[in-house]
Amino acid sequence: MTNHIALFEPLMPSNTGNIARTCAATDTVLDLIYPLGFRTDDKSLKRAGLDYWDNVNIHYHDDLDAFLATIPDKQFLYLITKFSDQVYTDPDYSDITKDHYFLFGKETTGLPEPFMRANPDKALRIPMTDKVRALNLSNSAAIVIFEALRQQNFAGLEKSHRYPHDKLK
Ligand SMILES: C[S@@+](CC[C@H](N)C(=O)[O-])C[C@H]1O[C@@H](n2cnc3c(N)ncnc32)[C@H](O)[C@@H]1O
Repeated sequence: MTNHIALFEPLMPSNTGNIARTCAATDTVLDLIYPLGFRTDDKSLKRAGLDYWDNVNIHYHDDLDAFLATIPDKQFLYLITKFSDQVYTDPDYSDITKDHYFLFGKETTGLPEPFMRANPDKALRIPMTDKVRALNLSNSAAIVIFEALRQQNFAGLEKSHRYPHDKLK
C-alpha cells in the first residue's frame, strides 16, 4: 500500500516544501503535475522541506492526464476541494492493500472545473467557516493524509520512538 499526495500545478515552493516534509514523515509518494511555479532547486523549496527533499519519493507528470494514467484503480482517487458536499472523513481509506491518491488543486484556481464536474463523486471537502476563501494547500494536504493514516492505524509509522535526550521517558 502507498498513499499519494498529488499536487496539480503547484505555484508556491514553500507549500510544496512543507508537503514534501509531510511526505517524508509519512512515507507518502509526492506526485507533482507540471507546470510547476518554481524550479525544484529553488532555495525556498529546499528550506521549507529542510533536508527532507531527498528522502521523498517524487513522481513528475507532464499533465493531469499523464498523472491519471498512472492510477491503477480510480476508485481510490480522491479530489480534495472545498466545492464538495462530501466530507474528507467520509470515505473508507483503511484498505492497506490498495494505493490511495489524494489530488489537490493549485493555490490560485484549484482543480480544473470540467474535471471536477466530471467526477463529483470523488470530491471531498475539509469543513471550514465562510470567513476564509480556502485553507492553505499544505495544511489541507496534512489534514487529509493524517485522516487516511489514522484509518490505516498508522501502518508503517512509529507510534513511539526513543530519543537520546527524551523529554518524557
Ligand atoms: C488555496 S486552495 C485553492 C482555492 C481555489 N480558489 C479553488 O478554487 O479551489 C488550494 C487547494 O487546497 C485545497 N483546499 C483548500 N481548502 C480546502 C477545503 N476547505 N476543502 C478541501 N480542499 C481544500 C484544495 O485542494 C485546493 O485546490
